[in-house]
Amino acid sequence: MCDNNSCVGCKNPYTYEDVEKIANFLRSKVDIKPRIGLVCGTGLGGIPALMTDTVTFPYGEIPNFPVSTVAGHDGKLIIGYLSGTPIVCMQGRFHFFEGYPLWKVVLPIRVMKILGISILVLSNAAGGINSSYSIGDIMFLKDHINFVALGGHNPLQGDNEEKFGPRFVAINDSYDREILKLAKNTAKELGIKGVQEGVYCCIGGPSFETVAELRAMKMLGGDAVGMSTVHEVITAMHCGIKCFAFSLITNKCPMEYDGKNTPNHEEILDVGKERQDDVRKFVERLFKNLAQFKVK
Ligand SMILES: O=P(O)(O)O[C@@H]1C[C@H](O)[C@@H](CO)O1
Ligand code: HPA
Repeated sequence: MCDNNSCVGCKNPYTYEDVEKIANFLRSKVDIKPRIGLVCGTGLGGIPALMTDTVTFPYGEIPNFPVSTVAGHDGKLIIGYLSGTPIVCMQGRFHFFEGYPLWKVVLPIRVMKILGISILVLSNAAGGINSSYSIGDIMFLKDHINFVALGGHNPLQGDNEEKFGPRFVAINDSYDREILKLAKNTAKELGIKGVQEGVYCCIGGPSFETVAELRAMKMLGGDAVGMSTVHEVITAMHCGIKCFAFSLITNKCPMEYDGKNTPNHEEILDVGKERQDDVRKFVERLFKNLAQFKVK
């Protein structure tokens, strides 16, 4: 194993104090104290355009931060207001398939925790497994199946940092029921069509899935599949942040051996663009409604 702290097998070398230094760098440049964190998935990078009073940090300019390498992920941390609420937004995230160890994929969540967030909203692009889903649907996550963790890769592996949370953490209640209810009401208020509630399966990527794998996911209760989000949720749960996540269903997964529905990243980006107005409307109103939300 090399010692550059970037290999998949490398142990997390960042202490609480190391993460605090990153947060302090950001605090030295901006007075806003964010209450909510937002992670924008592929094709949903237009959401920060709704923010006001922003201060933008390209990832490359934040000391000891990773950089984004995926098309559709801009690679900026933006602090400002959304619907009057102070927030910190990741315009683009890090993925396991980029070659980052999971502790690095989730580093920004710990930075956000130290900045003061108590709620995390995450979005992603995902393939629809559930046959009743259509392209363009928005699926609220009620749970997940994490094939990456089941296969032995978890962002909390390595020495535990007690200042963030305990060694062993329960994640059976990862998607906060109260925020989920609020999100459903928000979508209803706006008359947004194609809203689903389902189970997100996480694979490592970057290859998509075989038909047999997709059929297995369906049998296990999966409704959609993607390559992100759950690592960030585990890390947020570990340090006591409430989570809400949604997937934009960008393609129908190939459940049959007939060569139809072959997924590709360009189509995924296109669907993100096509649905961006509804997604923006939803996120804007959700944050307005979350302004009154009391974290228990
Ligand atoms: O960050 P997300 O999950 O939106 O990234 C997308 C969806 C898949 O994970 C990957 C392939 O399109 O990019
Ligand atoms: O079909 C998919 N599989 C995995 N990840 C994805 N992200 C968008 N669509 C997909």
